Amino acid sequence: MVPPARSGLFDLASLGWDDSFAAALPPGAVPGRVARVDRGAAEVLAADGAHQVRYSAKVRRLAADDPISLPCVGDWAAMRLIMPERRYELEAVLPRRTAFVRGGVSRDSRGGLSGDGQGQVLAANVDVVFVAEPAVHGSDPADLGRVERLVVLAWESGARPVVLVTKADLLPQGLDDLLKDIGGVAPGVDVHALSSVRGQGVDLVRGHLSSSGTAVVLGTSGAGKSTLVNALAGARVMETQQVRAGDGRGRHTTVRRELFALPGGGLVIDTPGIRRVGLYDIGDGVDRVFSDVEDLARDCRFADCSHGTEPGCAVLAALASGELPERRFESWRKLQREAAWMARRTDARLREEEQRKWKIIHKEMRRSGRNRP
Ligand SMILES: Nc1nc2c(ncn2[C@@H]2O[C@H](COP(=O)(O)OP(=O)(O)OP(=O)(O)O)[C@@H](O)[C@H]2O)c(=O)[nH]1
Ligand SMILES: [Zn+2]
Repeated sequence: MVPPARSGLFDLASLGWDDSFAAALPPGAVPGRVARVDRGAAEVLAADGAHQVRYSAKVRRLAADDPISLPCVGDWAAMRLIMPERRYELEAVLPRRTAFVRGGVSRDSRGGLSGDGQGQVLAANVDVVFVAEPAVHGSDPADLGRVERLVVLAWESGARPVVLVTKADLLPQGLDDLLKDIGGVAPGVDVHALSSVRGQGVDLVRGHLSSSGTAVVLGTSGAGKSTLVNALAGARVMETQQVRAGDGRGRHTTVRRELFALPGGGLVIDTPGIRRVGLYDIGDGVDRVFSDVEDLARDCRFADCSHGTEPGCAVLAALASGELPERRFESWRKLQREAAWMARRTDARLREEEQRKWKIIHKEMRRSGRNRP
């Protein structure tokens, strides 16, 4: 009765399925995890194999109003068998536990995600975010601002960040200081040194990923993300830069799953979108990453202190005493400005959307008024 599977069977639990997802499954529906999406269809891994499934009319209708409702990699999908074709259709996306969202989206009062018609979900139900920052990047040192930024994004997705200082073998001296500095810019976050080429730290990384947990690796190009994933997988599941440079072909010429299981347990999501994530969608995660600066700011004499020239400014005092590094102060200001800009942009879009709705309603009212006998 079931459609032919394109590959072997899948154990739902090791794909991350659990009781709370099960409780959200509509009666009679078949669960599966989205491993890749392509315009209007998804590859879904289910107990009876991998299936290429199209979206139901309802899913498409919802998405027209709100793109963030569209299925994305990592989603748990409810599928229904369509007769007589005997193929599955994707009928609903189960509520997401965490989500990486690009573009003007905020959490609503119920803690859910609400879009403003422009958002796009890059990955869903991610448990752990590995922030990869190279100890040495070409001729540049590690970039603390970049770490801050990616940790903010990780917190905002709802997942737990872990910072990995990659290519630790390239920095024989000063590694401990770097780890300390990074600990300072990411309070409450585990920081580990890693050398994928030497196989150092890889087990620690594995330890952060439970047997059914889902991870993404964020980091600048060349940070060693693919090398890490290959080390975790114990096989070349991702092309590293050298391989790409060697064959001279484009990066994403082959169609491949964007969610895959590691042999030792756990899953990794890797998509072009997730690889590019970084410079937008900064919001309340800023407070968490800069909790030390926020604490200082609470001690300013004026509640609305701009930390510019005001008397009794605790932030300026900490800067002067060296307690607060200049660099950290600057990146706090920068990310705050961005968060404020994002908020304004979202507000403007919501206002526009509201106006558009009312225009339609008024037009409807006028029309029905005219048509009344
Ligand atoms: N010395 C050293 N080199 C490493 C390590 N990990 C990765 N590299 C090298 O760094 C280069 C980039 O590694 P990738 O894994 O392709 O980096 P990436 O983050 O996936 O890069 P993009 O695909 O561009 O995002 C490759 O030449 C790797 O061999 C490490 O632990 N130590
Ligand atoms: Zn102040």
